Amino acid sequence: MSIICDNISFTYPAAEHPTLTGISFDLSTPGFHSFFGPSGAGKTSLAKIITGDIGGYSGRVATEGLKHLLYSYNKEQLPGWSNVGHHLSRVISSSMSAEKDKLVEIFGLSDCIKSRFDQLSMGQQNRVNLIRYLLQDCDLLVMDESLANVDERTREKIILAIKEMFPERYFIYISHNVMEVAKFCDSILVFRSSGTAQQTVMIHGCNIGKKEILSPTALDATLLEIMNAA
Ligand SMILES: Nc1ncnc2c1ncn2[C@@H]1O[C@H](COP(=O)(O)OP(=O)(O)OP(=O)(O)O)[C@@H](O)[C@H]1O
Repeated sequence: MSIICDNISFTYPAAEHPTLTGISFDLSTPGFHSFFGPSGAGKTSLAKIITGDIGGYSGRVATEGLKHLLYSYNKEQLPGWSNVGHHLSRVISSSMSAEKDKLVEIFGLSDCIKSRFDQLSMGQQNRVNLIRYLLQDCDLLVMDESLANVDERTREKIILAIKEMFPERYFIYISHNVMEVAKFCDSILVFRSSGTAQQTVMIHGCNIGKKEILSPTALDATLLEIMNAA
């Protein structure tokens, strides 16, 4: 299983300038990978090209061995009229019920399971929405700022749990949190400031898992590499 992007360029219809220019990289191991960089740099656009939600680009995308590719993002709204528990039970297969309960607990949502979606905070809504996607049958899940508005400690707990529970799955984690990306991601595609000749640079992150000790030296080196690339 792998994700290969070869010389991807893309311009939105009617846009004056291209959003993506000659982007190439490959991901050949499952796990957490990241798109990182300035707002408006093209991270979402590239992720949607990979999942097939955007066409009309040039270059080649090959997602060998990956059948189901899903894009998820924060701010997605679920119906306000049903309670969160009922909604999750409706959209998640009953065979995944144990996993659903486990995620609800780890994600810190046990107290809101009987609330209506529109009564939740933004961070709670984002976590509910993420559970919905995590328990679909997929080989790649794009998490586009999916943990926005969630406090740092809970986010770390969630990322470590996802890595442990879905070791065979690819994740593309789009985030503006440099520390999180450096700590938890394997490959980090850094989008550079506009005007640089090469739009992206690939960097290896520390990719720590549960119970792994993070070396401060390795983290500093990764952070430095990201900053130098950006
Ligand atoms: N549907 C669209 N039509 C035209 N231009 C678009 C469209 N969607 C995005 N763009 C433009 O493409 C560029 C890249 O947008 P994109 O959402 O991919 O960036 P991003 O790196 O994900 O940004 P952010 O970190 O703010 O989410 C931006 O300049 C944006 O205005």
